[in-house]
Amino acid sequence: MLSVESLQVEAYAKINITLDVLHKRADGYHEVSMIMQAIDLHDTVSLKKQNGDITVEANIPALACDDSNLAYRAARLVRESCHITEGVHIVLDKQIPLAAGLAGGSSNAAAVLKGMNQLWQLGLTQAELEALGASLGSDIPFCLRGGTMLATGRGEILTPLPAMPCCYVVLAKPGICVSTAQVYGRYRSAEQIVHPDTQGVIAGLERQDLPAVTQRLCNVLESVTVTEYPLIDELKQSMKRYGVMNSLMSGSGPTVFGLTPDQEQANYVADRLSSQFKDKVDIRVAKTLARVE
Ligand SMILES: C[C@@](CO)(OP(=O)(O)O)[C@H](O)COP(=O)(O)OP(=O)(O)OC[C@H]1O[C@@H](n2ccc(N)nc2=O)[C@H](O)[C@@H]1O
Ligand SMILES: Nc1ncnc2c1ncn2[C@@H]1O[C@H](COP(=O)(O)OP(=O)(O)O)[C@@H](O)[C@H]1O
Repeated sequence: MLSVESLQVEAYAKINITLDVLHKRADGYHEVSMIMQAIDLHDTVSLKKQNGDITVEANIPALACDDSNLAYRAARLVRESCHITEGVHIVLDKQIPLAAGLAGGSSNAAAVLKGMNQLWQLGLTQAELEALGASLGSDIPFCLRGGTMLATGRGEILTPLPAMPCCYVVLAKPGICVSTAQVYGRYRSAEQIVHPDTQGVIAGLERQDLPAVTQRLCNVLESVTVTEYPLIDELKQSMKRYGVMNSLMSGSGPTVFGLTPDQEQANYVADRLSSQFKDKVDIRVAKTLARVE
C-alpha cells in the first residue's frame, strides 16, 4: 500500500448556545454546563511528514508558530505518546479570528490530532484522541466531535444532542482581547445573574423548534465582559435591531453572534453592522454545521 505523506484537515469554529458556570473546582478550573455548536467558518490545517522536528507556519504574522501554538503542542503530544521519530510540517491557513471565543486554536489542535492519526495510521480511537485533546485544552474534545453537544465537567465531557436546526450565524468580533483565564477568574456568582435554561434548549432541539432555542441563548460570562466592554452589548442590541432572532457573546468573548434562518437577512445584518461599526469590528456570516460521522 502506498503511504500518504501529506493531508489537509478543516478545523471548524464553535459558538456557545448556552454557557453556565456551576462552581470553581479544587483543580482551579470551573465546572461548566454548556451547549456548543460547530459552524462552517474554518481554518485549513495542512500536515506534511518531514525528517527532523515539528515546524509550524501561519498566514497571520501575529500568531506565534513556536511551542506556544496549540497545533505545535498537539503534534508534540502525538509524537511523544505514539513514539513517532519523524517530524511534521504544519501550515495553518487561519480564517477564524484569533482569541475570539470561537475555539480557533482548539480546532487547530483537534485537526492536528486527527490528521496525524491518519497520516501515521496510528489507530487511535475517538476516545483516545479526546483524552489527548483534553490534556491540552477543555474545548479540544468538542472540536474533535463537532455538531451540537452538551459539554460538562470543565467542558470535556460531551453528550450528543439533536442537531441544531440549520441557521445562519452573523459573527462580530470587536478588536479587543480578552483572556479566557481572566474572564473565568473574574466571574462571580450573584443573585442577579440569569442562568441558562439548558433543559429548555434541549427540549427545543428535540422538537427542532428554532425559536425555542434562540429565545434561550444565555451566557453567564457576559456578566464579566459586558461590564468592562459596553461594545459587546451594543453589538448584541444592534444585531437584534437589524433582524436576527437573538444574539449572544460566544464563550469568554469577545465575539458576539446572531442567529437567523434566512441567508438574505444574515447578509443584511452583516452589511448594517459593517456600516455602523466600520473597522472596529470584524464581521462574518457562517452557517451551523451538523456532526459529520
Ligand atoms: C470559555 C470557553 C467556552 O467554550 O471557550 P473560549 O472562550 O475559550 O472559546 C471554554 O470553556 C474555554 O476552553 P479552553 O479555551 O479550551 O480553555 P483551557 O485552555 O482549558 O483553559 C484556559 C484557562 O481558562 C480557565 N478555565 C477553562 C475552562 C474551565 N472549565 N474553567 C476554567 O476556569 C482556566 O483558568 C484555564 O487555565
Ligand atoms: N493555532 C492557533 N490558532 C489560534 N490561536 C492560537 C493557536 N495556538 C495558540 N493560540 C493562542 O490561543 C489563544 C486563544 O485563541 P483561540 O483558540 O483562537 O480563541 P478562544 O480560546 O478564545 O476561542 C490566543 O491567545 C492565541 O494566541
